[in-house]
Amino acid sequence: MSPVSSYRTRVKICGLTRAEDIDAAVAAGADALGFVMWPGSPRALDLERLAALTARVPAFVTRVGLFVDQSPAFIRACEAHLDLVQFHGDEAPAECCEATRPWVKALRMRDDIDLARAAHDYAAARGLLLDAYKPGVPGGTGETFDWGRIPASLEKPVILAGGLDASNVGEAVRMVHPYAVDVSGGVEQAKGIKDPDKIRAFVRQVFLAQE
Ligand SMILES: O=C(O)c1ccccc1N[C@@H]1O[C@H](COP(=O)(O)O)[C@@H](O)[C@H]1O
Repeated sequence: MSPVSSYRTRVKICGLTRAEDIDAAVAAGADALGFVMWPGSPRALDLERLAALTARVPAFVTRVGLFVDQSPAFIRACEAHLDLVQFHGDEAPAECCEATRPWVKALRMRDDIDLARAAHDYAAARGLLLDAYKPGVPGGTGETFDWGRIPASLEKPVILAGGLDASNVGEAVRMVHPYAVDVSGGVEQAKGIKDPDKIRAFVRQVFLAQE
């Protein structure tokens, strides 16, 4: 059973690259903002940009840094500007534990994944982020996966990701009742450029699904 038994589903908006998009996400009620630090992404930031953008984030909104199999030294440099680290590659539990911030582990939903085992292996994770599996792409695919594959009870808070948008997130929340939902492409007008109307619609659907 999830260690968190009764909660409001949180919202993370990921892949922010512009000040105005941060402001729009905060105004819409986002709980967490994601900053992609993996240079292979069209949404990638460098350290200087991370520092500038995260300085805008008000208190009580979580600043999340996304990494894909990157060096502990680089992650350490970024952590000064972050509240939480999101490991989105093939990082082993011991590598994740090198973080000096709380962290979550993204798991791509391959056919053979054993989520109970992963929850045990990543025991120090503050949550497991479940994302679609697409060979050769670590994330941000815009694709969904079969939510019925998520066990009703898992020893970690579930953060549901992958192809979410305002048209499907309500159904996802009602079906999975995840601890949080995470969206990137579904609230964009172009890669790395968010759409304030789509952000508002997304957050609204999450709230409506829980009334
Ligand atoms: O956003 C990216 O470019 C990205 C790159 C590498 C790994 C993960 C990435 N994004 C994360 O992927 C999921 C799903 O995104 P989407 O909503 O399907 O576009 C989400 O956790 C993003 O944070």
